[in-house]
Amino acid sequence: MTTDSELPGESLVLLETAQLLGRSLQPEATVPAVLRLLSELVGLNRGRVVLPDDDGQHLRIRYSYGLRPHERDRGVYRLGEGITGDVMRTGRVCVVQDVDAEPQHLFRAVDRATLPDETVSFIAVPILVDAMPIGVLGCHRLRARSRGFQADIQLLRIVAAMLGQTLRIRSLMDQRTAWLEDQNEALREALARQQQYQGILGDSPQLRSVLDEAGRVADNDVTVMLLGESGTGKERFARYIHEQGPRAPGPFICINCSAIPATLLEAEIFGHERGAFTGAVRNRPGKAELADGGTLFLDEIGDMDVDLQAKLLRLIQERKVQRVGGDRDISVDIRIITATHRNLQEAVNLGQFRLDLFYRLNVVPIRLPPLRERTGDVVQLARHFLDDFNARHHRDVTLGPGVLARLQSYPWPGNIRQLENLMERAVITARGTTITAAEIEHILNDESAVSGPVHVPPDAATARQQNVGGDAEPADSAVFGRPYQRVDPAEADQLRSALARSRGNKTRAAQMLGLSVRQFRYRLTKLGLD
Ligand SMILES: Nc1ncnc2c1ncn2[C@@H]1O[C@H](COP(=O)(O)OP(=O)(O)OP(=O)(O)O)[C@@H](O)[C@H]1O
Repeated sequence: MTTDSELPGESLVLLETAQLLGRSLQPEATVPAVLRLLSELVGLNRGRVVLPDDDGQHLRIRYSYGLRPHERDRGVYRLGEGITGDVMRTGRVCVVQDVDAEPQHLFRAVDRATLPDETVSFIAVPILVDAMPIGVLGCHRLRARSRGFQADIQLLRIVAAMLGQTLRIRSLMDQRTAWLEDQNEALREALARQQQYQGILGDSPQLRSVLDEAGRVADNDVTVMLLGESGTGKERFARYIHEQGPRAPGPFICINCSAIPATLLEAEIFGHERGAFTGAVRNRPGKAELADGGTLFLDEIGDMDVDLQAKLLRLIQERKVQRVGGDRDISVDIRIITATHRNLQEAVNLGQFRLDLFYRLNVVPIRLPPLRERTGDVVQLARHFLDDFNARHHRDVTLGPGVLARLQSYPWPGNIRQLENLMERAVITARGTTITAAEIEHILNDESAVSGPVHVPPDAATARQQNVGGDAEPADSAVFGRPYQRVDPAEADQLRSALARSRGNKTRAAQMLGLSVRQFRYRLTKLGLD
């Protein structure tokens, strides 16, 4: 059997080159080692691999063997310049029998004085990938040797092909790594932004400005009123203000004033003493007490009964509560944030809301823009909900052509919640691996049947455009038809009965009512049934 050391030089070069390149994908380590084999085993000296610079304007010696650092650094060629430039341009092999007799041989890297006195030749072969030159492999040799030039050319072409594969894989890896690093950076930034803003997504100037306002009031206990249509994120913002302020370690307690019947709301907020009313079998603290040290968020404050408004005023002025059926004042240290989709000034004018309470609550009003006024955020929100529901429902669907454009042009009467519900439905019901524009259209048609037609009178649309300056009245929800699927207290019985029929199984109960489980749970929470 032949051992490696008995192989002819060129076979040994090829064998060891293959082994070297198989061991590592680091050209800085492997290419000079291959050039060294060429020099030591077959006398092809001062090997160099020349590759284009990133600017694409110059060729530069990247890897070499037998060149000193300053010689390697001098090896820079313009495109088409000298033998190297010519091989790169034409993709053809070039053999210079006598470097002293060839004006194209530039002695750019190596001075003539450093070469042997004898006649020196230079061979340059292209490094081809998919028949295109991506670089040049060049070597010197003494002309007077027993090995023919043809044998050297053959050997160099094979080695160049092997180097080409290594360089190609390396370049693909570099591209891929750079892409992943970019992605990673973008994700890290997005995550940091999300964490900074408690998952409040959106880059539109409208949202940024509201986040700014909310950030500025977070630090003190000033009473904030969040104004905005249903689903614009009022609760999300209330939580954000709480989390950004000094009360963050304390509780955030939420009550939806429209979801609880007026008769029960008082006890819900202020608590009750045992025997205060039928069913009050024990003392129970109200949500205002439970929020002690934290924030009490009163959602849909505009729906609060006028009698109860007087008690709320006292709570705000004195920070004291008296439980229903009790006669003792209990001090509470709370911040109050309220929210409403109603025009409270109008409610005051109609005698439905106390003016003094309005002033107390309206210390800092913050208006949350409806989604149609910040269509710039739709894409980011849609992608976020897509990822979220894909993960939750173990699906992997993507958005087809035209979907994002359609989502951006839709007026979203139900705002972000509607977009969220739509994406969930689209993810669950998508027939293929892509959500098509037709599927989205189908869901939107269904939705508008439920939430009522969206009327945007021509003059309202123009008015909105003229209001870009920002000092106009907020768009009233009345302008856009009835609010999108607000949770109606009358639904409570329906939900209870569905739960009873499904023996507490929420998935089945949701199915019976034609709701998604999330929508069902949302209603339970809003109505205080969970
Ligand atoms: N900027 C946002 N980024 C991501 N999700 C959001 C954003 N704003 C709102 N959401 C999501 O949209 C849904 C509706 O938000 P939220 O309940 O805060 O609205 P709302 O104005 O309080 O609605 P309602 O008046 O009907 O109670 C929630 O699931 C919330 O997590």
